Amino acid sequence: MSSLVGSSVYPLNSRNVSYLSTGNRTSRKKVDTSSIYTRKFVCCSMAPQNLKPADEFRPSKFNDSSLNLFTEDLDETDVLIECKDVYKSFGEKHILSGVNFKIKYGEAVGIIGPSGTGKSTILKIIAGLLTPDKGEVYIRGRRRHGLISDDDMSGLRIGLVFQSAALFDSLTVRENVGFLLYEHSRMPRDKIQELVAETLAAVGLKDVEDRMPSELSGGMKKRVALARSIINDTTKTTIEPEVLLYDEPTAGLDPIASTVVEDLIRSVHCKGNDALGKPGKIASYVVVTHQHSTIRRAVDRLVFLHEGKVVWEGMTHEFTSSANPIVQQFASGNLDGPIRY
Ligand SMILES: Nc1ncnc2c1ncn2[C@@H]1O[C@H](COP(=O)(O)OP(=O)(O)OP(=O)(O)O)[C@@H](O)[C@H]1O
Repeated sequence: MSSLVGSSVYPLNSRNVSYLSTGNRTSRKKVDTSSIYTRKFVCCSMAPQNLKPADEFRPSKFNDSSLNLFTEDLDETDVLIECKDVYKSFGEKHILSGVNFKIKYGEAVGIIGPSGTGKSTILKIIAGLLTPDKGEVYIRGRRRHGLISDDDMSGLRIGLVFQSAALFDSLTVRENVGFLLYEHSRMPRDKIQELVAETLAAVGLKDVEDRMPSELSGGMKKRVALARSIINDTTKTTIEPEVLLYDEPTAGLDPIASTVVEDLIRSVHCKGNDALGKPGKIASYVVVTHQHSTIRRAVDRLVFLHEGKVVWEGMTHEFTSSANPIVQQFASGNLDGPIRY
């Protein structure tokens, strides 16, 4: 699927057209959202009701390096997302056949596995873009029913960062990054403008607010899209934990550009520091990737999907030394082994 330049999943209207009024233009802009139509369903960008403040929710045991230890006896209150026996078919094609895994608060998890094994599909199910045929997805312990809509908040902000930038071509960088806030918050325009500049600075961009996407390099577009994913309504009294789902963020990038993106992913995580030196705001993230550099650099724990099931889970450093023949074959790229193409 697309590159880091993704964008969070927006609470768009059910039409394919949205109108953006930024207050600093003489007319409202008509934005064709059909190219990102799936985002209208996802939405976890509006603050859900009855949320605990993030600090109250944050498990104290995860304030240190124990974050990197995944154990079966984890405290269930630490779990942000759980996939329980998830099945998904497309027509006659059975893609997911009982997927089980949990994502804890503070985790940086990679989903890996052979092509066509359903990695992007499970990401879309978590994001609410697809519904499972069978099985359940729990978000902070609450079962998700169907697709997410603006009225069915999950209690957790979830953003899906598409592989492609998916920026609105007809909007400036400022309007792209502030889109959600212009559309769905009561924040004053000047405050949004300030927040957009601050969020862009957090991903290492300055003085680009008035540019159009066509005036940006590929790497800059990725940063703008990431800024759009992490911008938050600061007037809300509750700050909910946020999860970002990245679908192949480094696909098609050269090794150095990949490193930049991998570091950016780390920098906006709560355990990292953004370009302004402030702690990142993303509680947990999941990266679907094929890239070895991304596996090594951007995630701490891996979930290996094969033939519709999780066949291995472990820490990143355990990946290359695993005795599991499926993992061994995948790590070495060997043609011989249980994975057949
Ligand atoms: N909406 C859809 N309709 C029909 N088939 C689909 C749909 N989405 C995915 N598939 C099929 O499901 C299978 C799994 O797709 P998915 O993109 O989840 O795999 P993946 O593991 O992410 O693959 P890759 O690593 O190659 O990106 C593929 O065979 C794909 O063609």
